Amino acid sequence: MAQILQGDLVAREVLDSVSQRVSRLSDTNGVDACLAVVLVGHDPASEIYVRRKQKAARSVGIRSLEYRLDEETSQQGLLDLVHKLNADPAVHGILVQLPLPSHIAGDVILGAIAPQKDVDGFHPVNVGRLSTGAGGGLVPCTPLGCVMLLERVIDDFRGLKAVVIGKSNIVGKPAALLLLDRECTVTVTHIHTRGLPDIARSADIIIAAAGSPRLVRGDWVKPGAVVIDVGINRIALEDGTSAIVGDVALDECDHAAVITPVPKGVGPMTIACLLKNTVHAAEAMARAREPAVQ
Ligand SMILES: Nc1nc(=O)c2c([nH]1)NC[C@@H]1CN(c3ccc(C(=O)N[C@@H](CCC(=O)O)C(=O)O)cc3)C=[N+]21
Repeated sequence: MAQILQGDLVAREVLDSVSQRVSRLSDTNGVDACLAVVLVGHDPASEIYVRRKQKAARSVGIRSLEYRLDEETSQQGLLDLVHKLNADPAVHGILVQLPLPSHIAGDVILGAIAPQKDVDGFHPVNVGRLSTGAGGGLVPCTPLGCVMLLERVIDDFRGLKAVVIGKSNIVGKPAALLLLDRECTVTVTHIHTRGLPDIARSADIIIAAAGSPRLVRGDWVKPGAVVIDVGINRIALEDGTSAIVGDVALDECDHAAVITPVPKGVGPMTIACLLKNTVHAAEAMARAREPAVQ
């Protein structure tokens, strides 16, 4: 039987450590870590995620501000809010929930967020730091969560073959960079990749982030591989209800060494890493303000 790696349990540990850092920052520097979450429109999935983020923020003592703008908000209106949050010294992290309505250019908005407050790690400066290995940047939450899960079960990444399925800026690309940084041999693939099952079968590590329900079948997985399932797909069932399934057919993967479930896998780690990034940003800002205080 494959070990089921419960992301929700690991996330709890990450949150405990975040909580301690939040308290320390408050006690020693008088700084209350604060995350601003911006939601444009009323996408039901986004509403659920934003609520989860805020609940988790509260649970670790991070103040969370919510800004809801209606669907028709102009790009300039959203930019004005981002600029206001950039300038507010009480705000340490800014998250603009994606996807944005089609009349707003996401790259313009993400590029307007102050890099030191960019807790999603999507600003070009943070993307650049990750890709050059410069360090010191904020790292996107989902790939960071994936690697933290991998680190629970893999001691030495050097030379391992990692296959990333999915090439998004949010997951696939940064996940590939993080694994490359750990000296894995990384293959980035996507739904148009030819011979994908064979490529997947060669992997010691699979990161499935294609957004395609049960894309990765049991015979794509090498015995003893470690499989991280990033997919969250809502599918309709025959009885008229719906269910959440991942990008991996978990029930076919008994021969894997380790596999993450959906739900309670990568999702909770994403939120934990968002709050970890927020306290990190708050600590860095406190240090910059009071260089003598550690
Ligand atoms: N700027 C921005 N940053 C994001 O990080 C971001 C975003 N936009 N837009 C949407 C995606 C999606 N995302 C998730 C976060 C938590 C769960 C999560 O906690 N999922 C639970 C519940 C799943 C369920 O039941 O729906 C689980 O997997 O156990 C899932 C998905 C963050 N995203």
